[in-house]
Amino acid sequence: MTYEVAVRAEATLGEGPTWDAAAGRLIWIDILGSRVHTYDPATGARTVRVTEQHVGAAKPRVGGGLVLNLRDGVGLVDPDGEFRWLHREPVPGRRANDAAVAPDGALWVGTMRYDEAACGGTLSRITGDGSVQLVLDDVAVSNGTGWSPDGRLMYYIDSPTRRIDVFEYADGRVSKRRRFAEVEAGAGFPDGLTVDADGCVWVALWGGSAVRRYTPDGELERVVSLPVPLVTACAFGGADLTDLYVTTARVGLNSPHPVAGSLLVVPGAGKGLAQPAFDG
Ligand SMILES: O=C1O[C@@H](CO)[C@H](O)[C@H]1O
Repeated sequence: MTYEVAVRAEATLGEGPTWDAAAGRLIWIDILGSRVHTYDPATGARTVRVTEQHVGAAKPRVGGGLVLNLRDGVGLVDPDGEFRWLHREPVPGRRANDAAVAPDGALWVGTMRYDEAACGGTLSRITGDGSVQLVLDDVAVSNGTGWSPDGRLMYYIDSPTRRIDVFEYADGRVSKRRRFAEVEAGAGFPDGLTVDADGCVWVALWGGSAVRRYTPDGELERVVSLPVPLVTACAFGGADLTDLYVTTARVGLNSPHPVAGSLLVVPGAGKGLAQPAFDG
């Protein structure tokens, strides 16, 4: 499988690709650059929004606009671009990281410490009325989160564990956490993830110059090698959800590869799942 450069950028910490089906565009972010990018593959049109704080994730909302997982909490951007906080919980030394919209339209938001200290991060569930449920409070780097096609399993990554874990999921609750797969030492750390229509789990490898595809049984089925070490997240996009978009980073690299920090795409990589928008 070969990659193409979808958007040549020099994102410090490119992350969070998400297909916004209603708008027909890909959303992606630069966490430490405090920017939300959009890209329309049909026209090449691009937009950039500077956010109020470091932004860990940006997802489409039902009815338009965005929900943002920001350093100090969760904010809403209306279709006309107006911002307001939904939930503010500033914690010194902690920032937002990856987030994902669950099948019921709730947003699962992760945090981490800037120093990536163990057990300094969290995973929480927030609904459109602003109610927040703390799910995990012993997280190091809360990262990829995704659901199986039938919505009964939730996959989750806390990067320093090197594991991809899986939970039973029902009605906004998780149980029976167990190991799904593990990234061996020297191959990088699991970062973002997405689940495809076959129930396979695609995992971006921070420091691993690749995206891996695991079968529903947790077996490594495919490796898509990429020319940059910091591969941060992946998501299917395009009108038929068959193109795999991959975000990359250049943070901390002395002489980064020319495409480090760009949005890459692997055309025809597979078939993704339609992602729900945040119901709030
Ligand atoms: O998603 C992320 O991965 C880490 C590195 O593990 C990065 O800083 C964070 O945003």
